Amino acid sequence: MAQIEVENLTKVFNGFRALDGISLVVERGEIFGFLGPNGAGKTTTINCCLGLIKPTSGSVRIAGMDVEEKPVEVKEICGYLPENYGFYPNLTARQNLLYFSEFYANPKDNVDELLALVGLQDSADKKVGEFSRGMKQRLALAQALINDPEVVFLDEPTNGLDPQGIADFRKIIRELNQKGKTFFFSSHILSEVREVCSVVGIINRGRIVKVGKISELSGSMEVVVQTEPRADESLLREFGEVEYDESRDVYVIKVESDCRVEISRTLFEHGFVVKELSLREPSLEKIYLSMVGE
Ligand SMILES: Nc1ncnc2c1ncn2[C@@H]1O[C@H](COP(=O)(O)OP(=O)(O)OP(=O)(O)O)[C@@H](O)[C@H]1O
Repeated sequence: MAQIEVENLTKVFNGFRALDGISLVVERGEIFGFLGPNGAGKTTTINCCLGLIKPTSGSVRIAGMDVEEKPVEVKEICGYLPENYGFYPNLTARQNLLYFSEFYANPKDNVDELLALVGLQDSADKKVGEFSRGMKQRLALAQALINDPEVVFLDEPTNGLDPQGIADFRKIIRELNQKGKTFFFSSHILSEVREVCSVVGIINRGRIVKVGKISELSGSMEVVVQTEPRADESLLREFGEVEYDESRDVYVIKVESDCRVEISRTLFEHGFVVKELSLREPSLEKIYLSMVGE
């Protein structure tokens, strides 16, 4: 079932088309990675999805509700970790979260639980003005979860986190996703998106240039084979399209899945010695750069 439906969304700022008719669907329970370079339109898309800015044309539905028709209801079920968040520096972490929880019709009594979830239980009574950037980022995640949202929008969420913070963050996202939350994860960091997201959309200059599962997007996997003596090409054709790379004296087979065991069995049965049999994983980088182009 679709949880986020963006249809032909356009946003024009003083004659500049920041979004140019984008459409995408995020299914319930998905972690959708929204990839694009700086200025591509990621934050503008999120702002339209949350009803924080009005699109020039097009529409967004969250859990079946039109964002312009039901702005309050949509905000009740959405969480948002913005790129630039603001906390009250003179209030403690706990006080900040309690304050933000009051914005919701049914404030949840879960502030300490959330602080523990993001690893800030020992800093709950510390003023946020004394927090490091990474601590504020953790607190921003807690704030995004304060209303126990069904859908969570994350805009460049690991900015300022150290490697441990990034690992903790991924773990939290995966656990919450297993409990049924849908994530819309905007980033320009490919490795991050590949680690946590099931589906990826690539946006460039206000247009969606590609959407799909990471494996689909990146094209087929390849198996590289070298045998002694050189095997007959026809033996390998049953596994996929075969090309012979003369410079390296290897066959490259485009395969649907990792079928190295079957390939090695066939070669062995025909008396060939396998010198190399490796799998080339799809590269998201390659597809991203070919789409974004600069
Ligand atoms: N309020 C605004 N007024 C005018 N132009 C805007 C406004 N907000 C965004 N833009 C422009 O729209 C384009 C898309 O901006 P947006 O913030 O959505 O990009 P982004 O993909 O989130 O980029 P980044 O990764 O740098 O945050 C940019 O060219 C930006 O300058």
